[in-house]
Amino acid sequence: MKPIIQVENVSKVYGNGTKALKEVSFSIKAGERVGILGASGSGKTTLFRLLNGSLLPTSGRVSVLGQDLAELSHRQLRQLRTRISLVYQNYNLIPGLSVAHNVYMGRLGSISPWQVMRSLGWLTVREREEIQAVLASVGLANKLEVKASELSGGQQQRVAIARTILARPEIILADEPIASVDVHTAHLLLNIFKELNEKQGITLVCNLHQVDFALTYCQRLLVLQKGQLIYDGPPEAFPGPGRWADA
Ligand SMILES: Nc1ncnc2c1ncn2[C@@H]1O[C@H](COP(=O)(O)OP(=O)(O)OP(=O)(O)O)[C@@H](O)[C@H]1O
Repeated sequence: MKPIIQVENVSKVYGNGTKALKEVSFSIKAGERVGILGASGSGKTTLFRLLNGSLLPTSGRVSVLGQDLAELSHRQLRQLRTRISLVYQNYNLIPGLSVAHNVYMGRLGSISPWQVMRSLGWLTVREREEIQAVLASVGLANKLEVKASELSGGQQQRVAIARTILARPEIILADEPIASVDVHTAHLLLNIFKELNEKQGITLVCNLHQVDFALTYCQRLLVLQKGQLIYDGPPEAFPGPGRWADA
């Protein structure tokens, strides 16, 4: 099977000379559930931004869904992003909009500008039913009309995941999605991701700080240390955080 994500000899040097990634290579197959681990400053966010095309490598190649990201026009990149969903630590919701409208934003990119304008006024019965169903799947069935700003952090992250589900992506890229929530909510969120991966076959690539969660929820770990990939393998064989925690 062809890889869905391929990173070949990728290095990233920022304008101030910081070498954030050094000759990193790996490939991910469709349906994998991968955790990226590493201490603060090891290059996780840089790698996340390279995978979503918001940053280009200084050298090397990043291909997602068979396309070299450096060769895409803005329009082609926008099109490719309709097949990828991004989940961030800070949820990226529109606070003044209802939960229903925030979830509907998952459709942006795959609907016409007219539909976007119309949906900001009202949602059709069918759209509301779809949104209701995805909200139910993340345990927020009764929050349709509530403003996003009135929810707790964990609830906002669940809305962000519901938005992701509605977008029906092939890949979910999540950057520290549990960084701002308590332990109970972290388990709840990672279980939702696990189910999406197992039941819908969505490829999941998740930046995580916490080793315990990565060991529990990921099938494969990529561990970064000072910009280098020092481990790529199953959680069972992971030698432990001692190797990178003080990096
Ligand atoms: N825009 C930038 N300009 C210059 N240096 C940067 C920039 N972004 C990140 N860096 C540096 O690149 C290195 C990797 O940073 P990155 O944010 O990728 O690490 P991280 O593993 O995500 O860290 P954290 O877990 O703290 O978010 C760090 O030394 C950081 O200071």
